[in-house]
Amino acid sequence: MEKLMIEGGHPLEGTVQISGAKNSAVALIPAAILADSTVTIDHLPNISDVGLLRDLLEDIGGEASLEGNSLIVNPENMISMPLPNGKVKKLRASYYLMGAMLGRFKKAVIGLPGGCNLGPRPIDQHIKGFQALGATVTNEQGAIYLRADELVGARIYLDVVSVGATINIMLAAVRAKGRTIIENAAKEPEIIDVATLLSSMGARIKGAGTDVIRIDGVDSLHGCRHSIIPDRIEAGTYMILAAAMGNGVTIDNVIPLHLESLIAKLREMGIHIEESDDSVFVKRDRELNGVDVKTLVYPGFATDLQQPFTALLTSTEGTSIVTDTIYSSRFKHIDELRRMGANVKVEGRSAIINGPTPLEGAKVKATDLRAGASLVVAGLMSQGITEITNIEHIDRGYENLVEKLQGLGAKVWRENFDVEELDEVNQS
Ligand SMILES: CC(=O)N[C@H]1[C@@H](OP(=O)(O)OP(=O)(O)OC[C@H]2O[C@@H](n3ccc(=O)[nH]c3=O)[C@H](O)[C@@H]2O)O[C@H](CO)[C@@H](O)[C@@H]1O
Ligand SMILES: C=C(OP(=O)(O)O)C(=O)O
Repeated sequence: MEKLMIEGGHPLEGTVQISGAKNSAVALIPAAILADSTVTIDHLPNISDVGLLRDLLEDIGGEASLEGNSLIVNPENMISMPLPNGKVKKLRASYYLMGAMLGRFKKAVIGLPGGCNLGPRPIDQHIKGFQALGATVTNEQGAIYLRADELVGARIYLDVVSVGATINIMLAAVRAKGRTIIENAAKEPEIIDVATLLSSMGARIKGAGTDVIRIDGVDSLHGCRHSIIPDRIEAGTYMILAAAMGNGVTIDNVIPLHLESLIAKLREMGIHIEESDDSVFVKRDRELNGVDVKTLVYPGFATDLQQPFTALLTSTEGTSIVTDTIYSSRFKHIDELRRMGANVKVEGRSAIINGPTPLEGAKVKATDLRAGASLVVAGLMSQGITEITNIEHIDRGYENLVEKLQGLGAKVWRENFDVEELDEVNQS
């Protein structure tokens, strides 16, 4: 088992390259199931969620080989093998196997997904969509059983704006008979990315990126080649790190438009930012003032950046209030930040941060992916050594985190440790 070690207090400087987007990759890989020939996905991030999905495609008879950072999926021999347990429980995005396998085989058995524990994360809107397309859906002992004689396009209004449900319904609908209309759809850039891949495979989709998506079903989809968009959450995390400790950091291979809400907030705090076509330069050159932030669906402030942003706010002057309107309890990082000296309290869906507080290195645990990112921000700002355990969460979403941070001048490394030490951290 490994932990992440950080010696804080060293400024960051230089350029960091951003990887392909996790939340696109984890939908694009299952989408390849829908094709009848080879799909090549370029700019694949080397993260554990991607590895799990690759294995899952092989578990159902596909071939999924890597050439550099390209994934080559041959879906020809795939079958609708039940996947009730095991790897599907280790990530959230295994739910996309439901839509993709239903779309291709008209049947699937998939265990309920895992992913970050952020409070209740129901999938009722995904199921409502599958049912509207004509599938029978039952939940038997923690696995979802889906079956349809045929899938027929329908008009589906999402009661909650959901990234997962929007993509999953697209996956199931592209090979359905007739037209599907998804209303109140999510508008995240990853949805456009998935629609772009599906369109390259021959699907007929209009409106991705708006709140009404129209899909005209086709009988078959063919192979194609697709390059994943840059990860706006990874990019945002490095921007926050640069705002925390940066003498001048260029975050390269980004789409600045995808980061407008973060850029606006950082500027409001007093951070110097220069945008160009595919990079942003971030520099902290003065004292920062606190700001209030509310997470919202895209293009609002991303909930996935809320946790690292909260860590940054401990270094700013005054009281800041961070409200998460997407998840009811995405605040597990707060206890850990407090161990490091932060003055933060949680009230309902808000964290109230009083700053600036100097942080001290401590033994802390990454309770989920972005909680881990938040502790990395805090660790780099701290005096002394921070030890972060449970870093398997961080490995779900950040490619080569240690190497990228070292490239910016951070003193960060991984160390082996034993299970007794983990028990100690979990009990403290
Ligand atoms: C793999 C992936 O892409 N994960 C992202 C995706 O998660 P995910 O797709 O799970 O998030 P959703 O957009 O579906 O969830 C948004 C909100 O809607 C609720 N909801 C969702 C579906 C449903 O059927 N019923 C329901 O009530 C959720 O509990 C949550 O409160 O979008 C989230 C919101 O941007 C991000 O935090 C995650 O990083
Ligand atoms: C919540 C996240 O991921 P997932 O939905 O995969 O758990 C995230 O990427 O911040």
